[in-house]
Amino acid sequence: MAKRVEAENVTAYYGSFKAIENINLAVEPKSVTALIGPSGCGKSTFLRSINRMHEVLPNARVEGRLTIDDQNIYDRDVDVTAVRRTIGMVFQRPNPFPTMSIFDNVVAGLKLNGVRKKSVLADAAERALRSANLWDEVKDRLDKPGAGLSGGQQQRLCIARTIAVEPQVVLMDEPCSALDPISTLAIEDLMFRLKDEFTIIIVTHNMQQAARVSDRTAFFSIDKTGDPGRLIEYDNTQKIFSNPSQKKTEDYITGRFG
Ligand SMILES: Nc1ncnc2c1ncn2[C@@H]1O[C@H](COP(=O)(O)OP(=O)(O)OP(=O)(O)O)[C@@H](O)[C@H]1O
Repeated sequence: MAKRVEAENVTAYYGSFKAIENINLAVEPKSVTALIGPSGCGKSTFLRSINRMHEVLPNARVEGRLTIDDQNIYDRDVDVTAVRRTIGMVFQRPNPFPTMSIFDNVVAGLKLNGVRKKSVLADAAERALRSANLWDEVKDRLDKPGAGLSGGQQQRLCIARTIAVEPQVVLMDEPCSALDPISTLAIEDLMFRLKDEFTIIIVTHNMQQAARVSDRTAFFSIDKTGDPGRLIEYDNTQKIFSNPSQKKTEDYITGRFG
């Protein structure tokens, strides 16, 4: 079930370095939200704070509230593993488990969750691979290594693996940056279809991609090196790219800076 995500005054640190400051932003269920902005403005840091991955690094911490529907995932009694299970993440480089078959890659999360029954796993694998638009390409070689697929197929496999556990939110950190244009279009098409079921938040350097795939766009920026990243403007994608309210946003999207 897709969920609403709301950040309230989210600030994140690497040691004493404040990487993002007071981010406030609400993401509606069943939508695609793009995070854009110049290098180093904290897009990935913010993304990783949404599933408590940021704090995995030594001395990294997050302040503020981050709610998934009404649950603050930073509450003290929250089970961090459960948070990471319900908020899936797709990375820049496709990272299938190299020694596992295509099938085992897709069901890895389900097995970790204790699902053992073969028919349940088989149904879930087919559903996830169909949703990831990969089924027809792999249905006759499910027992072959995932690492044997093309880069674009591997990324769709990783998306299948992520959605197989039916996460409430899917985070994508530049999921197409290592892919060719055709594979990129396949993933973009997929995002468009996946938002029927999931809440999707994507970091992208590619503004055309943000404009093509997202309903809402958040523009982050930094004043100068060493300053924390801030959310400058957050609005409907069409508005951001046609008539932004902030001069900084306009300068960025028209290529005058960044
Ligand atoms: N592991 C880390 N340790 C220390 N500082 C980090 C670490 N990762 C990122 N930073 C710093 O935090 C700030 C935000 O980085 P982040 O990767 O979130 O930005 P970004 O907008 O995603 O950048 P890019 O578009 O280049 O990927 C930068 O100043 C970066 O150098």
